[in-house]
Order: sequence, then C-alpha cells, then structure tokens
Amino acid sequence: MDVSYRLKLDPMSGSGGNGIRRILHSAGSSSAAPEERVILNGISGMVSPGEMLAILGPSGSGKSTLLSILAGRLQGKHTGTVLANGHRLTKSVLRRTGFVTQDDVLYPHLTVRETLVFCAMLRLPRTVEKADKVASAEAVIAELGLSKCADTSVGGPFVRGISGGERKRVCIGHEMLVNPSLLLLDEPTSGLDSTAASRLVATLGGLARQGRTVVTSVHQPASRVYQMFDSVLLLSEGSCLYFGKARDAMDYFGSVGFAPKFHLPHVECGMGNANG
Ligand SMILES: Nc1ncnc2c1ncn2[C@@H]1O[C@H](COP(=O)(O)OP(=O)(O)OP(=O)(O)O)[C@@H](O)[C@H]1O
Repeated sequence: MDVSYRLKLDPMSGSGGNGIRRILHSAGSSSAAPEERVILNGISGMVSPGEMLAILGPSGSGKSTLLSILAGRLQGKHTGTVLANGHRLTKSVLRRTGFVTQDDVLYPHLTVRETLVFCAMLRLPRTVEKADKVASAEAVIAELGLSKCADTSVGGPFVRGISGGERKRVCIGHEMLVNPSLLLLDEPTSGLDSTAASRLVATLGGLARQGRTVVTSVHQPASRVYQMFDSVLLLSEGSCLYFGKARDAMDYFGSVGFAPKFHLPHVECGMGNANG
C-alpha cells in the first residue's frame, strides 16, 4: 500500500446541524472557508500471508481510516494504491477480506451458535448446502474457543450475555465464516482486560500462522501483546513514524535518540493457543 487521504471540511455543509453551524458562523466562532485536512500522509508498507501487522498510534492518528482504505471502503476517495498480490483491489479480493469494525451489531437474544449459523446462512453462497453452512459455523466456534459459551445469549445493554472478550470473538467469527485471506480488525482488544486482550491477540496470531494475513489496530498493547506482532506501523497525525519488524522498533527509536527509559522484559508467547 501507498496511500494518502485528504478531506475538504466545509463548515457550512453536511446533512445535520446546519442551524447550529450558521449560529456559530455568525457568532464568528467558525470560519466559512472549506478547510483541507490531511488524514493520512503517504503511508506505505506491506504485509505478507502468515504475518500479523499491528497499526499503532494515538487516538485520531488515522488507524481506522487506513483500515477502511485497506478494506476497500473508501475507494475513489484516497490517492495512492492498495495492491493485493500486485493487483488493485478487485471484488473477488474484497470478498476474501474480513473487516471487524469497532462497532458490532449483534442480536442480543440469539445465542453465539444461533448468531454464527444465521450469519453463515446469510453470507455463504446459495450453492453451499445448509448442513455445510452449519458445519462452517461450528468450525468457527471451535477455532475461536467459543464452545463453552456457544449456547449462551450474546446479550446487550439490557440483557446479560457473554463477556466482552467472547463478544469480540463472535465478531471475528462473523468474518471468519467467509474464510478470509486478509483479516482486518479495528481495535479488537479495546475494553478487554490484559489477559483477555492477550488471549485474543494470541488467537489472531494463530489465524495468521494458518496462512492468513492479519492487520489489526491496537490501543496501548501490553509488552506481552506487542511481542506477538510480526510487524508494526506506528502512525502519528496521519504520518508514519515507524514501519518494520516489531522486534526492531526499540533499536530504531534508540538509534534516532528516543530510547525508552524503562527495561523491557523478554516474554515468551504461545501463538497457537486461543485459551492459553
Ligand atoms: N469523514 C471525516 N470527516 C471529518 N474528519 C474525519 C473523517 N474521517 C476521519 N476524520 C478525522 O481523521 C482523523 C483520524 O480518524 P481515525 O478514526 O482514522 O483515527 P483513529 O486513529 O482510528 O482514532 P481512534 O483510535 O480514536 O479510533 C480524526 O481526527 C478524525 O476526526
């Protein structure tokens, strides 16, 4: 990939809040001239099958925007190129791309099994037999370590259901049903405690080891989580501060005068065990 994304922000345009905007404008608190904002500034990098790339950066640095571009959701709006196996993103590539967004839309009253079977019925081609769709859902449940809660309601704000970590796994399961070659995830560990976050990233590492390409944005990964990533792209205000092997990042920052003032412990990580 090699992408830039700029937005023209017209303070007087937009579908909602026009009255408020006019009041603010007449009170002089907002300029009427369209302002151009650079959201991503020439971000380039690559990731291969079998690898897990982490996109790191503070809030507002452009992580979600970059993931949306990689998922083909901002086609025609950005400049630069996103290539998969040397070709532009085609419909068939996008069909094999799973995108787990920050906001999930799960039915609170369905169980985990019902949710994934329902999703398989909707997302898998009509040519696939019903029994095979159910088998795909069962395989995803086993692969993501959801067997224990398969018959528990997903739940929501008003209905008690599965835990936050299990909920994230169900969202990943939604995308796993289409057997994606490229799995993109936006902040899958947000809201999880450090053990649940570490287990989830270990599961993602396991998916990568099966030959998939995994790209995930992460907020403040613990060092044991960080060490599970193969490569890292660090963004700040839409620009790339570092792209390379995760294990080389500290040496790089040390070489440019930003060595950390704390000791980083070496942690061995098991990549294949979803529950370990
Ligand atoms: N359509 C848009 N209109 C206006 N501003 C936008 C738009 N899309 C993104 N931005 C701005 O671009 C910047 C990057 O947004 P983005 O959601 O990619 O950040 P992020 O790194 O994912 O943040 P977070 O970690 O908080 O989710 C933000 O300042 C956001 O306000």
